[in-house]
Amino acid sequence: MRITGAACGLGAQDKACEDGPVAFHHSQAWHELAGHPQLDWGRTLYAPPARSGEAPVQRIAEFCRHLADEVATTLADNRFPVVIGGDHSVAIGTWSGLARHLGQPPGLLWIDAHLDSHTPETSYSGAIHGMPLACLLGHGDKRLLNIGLAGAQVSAGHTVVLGARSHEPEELDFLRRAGVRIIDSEEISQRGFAVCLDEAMAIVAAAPAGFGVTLDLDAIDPRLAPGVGSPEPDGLLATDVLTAVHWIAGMPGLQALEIVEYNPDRDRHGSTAALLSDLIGEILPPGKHSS
Ligand SMILES: NC(=[NH2+])NCCC[C@H](N)C(=O)O
Repeated sequence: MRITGAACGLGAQDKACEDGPVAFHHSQAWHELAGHPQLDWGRTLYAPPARSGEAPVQRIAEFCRHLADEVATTLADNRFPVVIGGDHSVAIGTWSGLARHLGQPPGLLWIDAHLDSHTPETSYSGAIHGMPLACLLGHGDKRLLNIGLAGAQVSAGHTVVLGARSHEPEELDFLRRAGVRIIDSEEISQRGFAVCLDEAMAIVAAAPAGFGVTLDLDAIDPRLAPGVGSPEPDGLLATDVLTAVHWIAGMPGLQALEIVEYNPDRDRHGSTAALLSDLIGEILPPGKHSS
C-alpha cells in the first residue's frame, strides 16, 4: 500500500486543506501507523506555483494530471494507492489515474456530505471542489476532462453518492440525469446505514473493471471529525464509516482509496488526524506494528 499526499487546496475557498497531507504525515497518529510493513508514504505532490494571469483551474488541472500519473504508476508497481487530500478537486486526478490504468471507467463510491456535481455554469461559489464528480462523469471545464481516458473517468451506472446532506438543486438534477444513485442522510436515517451500504456496494462493485472509494471526511459528523474544510451538521457516525471501510477493504474489486478535505486548522487535539489514521488502519492486513 502506498500513500500519496495530494497537497492541493486550490479548489476550495478556504485553501487550508492543502496543509492536510503534510500535517497528517507529521502527526502522532501517522507515526503510530507508519511501522506497518505493508505501508509506505510514497510522495507528496504540491500544487504548481502561481504564474501571472493563470486561473486556479489551470493549476488544478496540472496538479490532477500529475496525481493521475502517480496513481497509475502506483498501480503499475502493484501497490494499492491511498491518496490523502487536499480538497476534493484532487479526486479528478486520482480516479482519472485509475481509469487510465484499467483502460475503462471504474465504479466509484463517493462518501460525502455534498454532491460535488456542479459545472462552472451551475456553481454558485465557483469552487472547483464542488465540481469533481461532474468532471469525472465527463462534464465541466475542459481542462479538467479526459485526463485518464477520453470521456467519462468513472461509470455513472456504478457510482453511488452516500451520506449527502447539503446540495444545490442543479447538481441533484445533473446526477439524476446521469443515472447516479444518491443515498442521502435522510434515507440513511430511515433505512439504516448497513442496509444502505449494502445497496451501494451492490451497485459499485458490479463495475466490471473494479471500483474505488473516495471519502470526504465531511461525510462524518463534525463533532467526530471537526478538522474538515466544509463541515455540515448531522453527519455519519465515525464507527459506521470505519466498519464500512473495513468491509469494503475485503472486497476483491477494490482498486484504490482516497480520503480528502482534512483541514488541520480546524482539527481539535488531533482527533481528525487520529480518525484518518484509523481509517487507513482498517484497510491494512493485520501486521506487526512498531511505533
Ligand atoms: N468538497 C467540498 N467540500 N465541496 C463543498 C461544495 C459546497 C457547494 N455545493 C459549492 O459548490 O460550493
